Amino acid sequence: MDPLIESMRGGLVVSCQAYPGEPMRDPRTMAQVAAAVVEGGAAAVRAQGLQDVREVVAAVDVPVIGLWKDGDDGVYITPTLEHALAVADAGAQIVALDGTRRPRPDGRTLAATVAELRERTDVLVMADCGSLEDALEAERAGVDILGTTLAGYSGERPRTPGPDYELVDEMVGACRLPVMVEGRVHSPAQAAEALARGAFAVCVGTAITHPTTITGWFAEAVAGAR
Ligand SMILES: CC(=O)N[C@H](C=O)[C@@H](O)[C@H](O)[C@H](O)COP(=O)(O)O
Repeated sequence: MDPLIESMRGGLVVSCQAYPGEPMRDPRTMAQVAAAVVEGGAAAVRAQGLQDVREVVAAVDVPVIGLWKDGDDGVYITPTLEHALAVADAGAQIVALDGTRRPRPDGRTLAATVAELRERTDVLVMADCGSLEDALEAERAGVDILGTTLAGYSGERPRTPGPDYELVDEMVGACRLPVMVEGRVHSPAQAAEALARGAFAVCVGTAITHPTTITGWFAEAVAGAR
């Protein structure tokens, strides 16, 4: 296993993303958030957008998983080879890309995308999967690490309120590559549970780095108690 992937074993990865139009949508802000989560113990960070990737890479000394979201429906996480090359060029050590079996906008298969990335860069590849079938196909395509990122978003799995533990169990049981649990991990107990189920690492976004959503959880509880 690549030493950079090995460095994330049993660790917490924190996704630092702000969405279009949001107050914190600023690469400098995300770089500061990334530095803050590293101080808290993050073993790696995930960053979205080329400028965010550049500034986060400069701000932290842990691996950066970069991605480029283009659109918000269908295949939108680093959807093409060109997007992936740009993320690698921005300095990410790992590029996360859509790891589903859906057709990609540039017509390349995941395997062809990975092969070309291997030829042209030394970036590592994380496949954001939405089902066990995706994960098995991504393994065949030659990626380095699998994520449950798209479980509940690609139409193959229900959107569970918390992490999709059923899929975690399936992937841990059937895949030989490391499995990163990502998506709707909302508490420290859920993060620990993901690892107890055999996940290689766990990635938390919203519950650590999205104050608007977290505030909404508290505001709702407070309103319910009135
Ligand atoms: C489905 C999709 O587009 N997921 C994105 C992938 O980068 C992000 O919007 C998520 O915040 C990230 O996966 C972490 O998940 P959560 O925020 O639930 O902890």
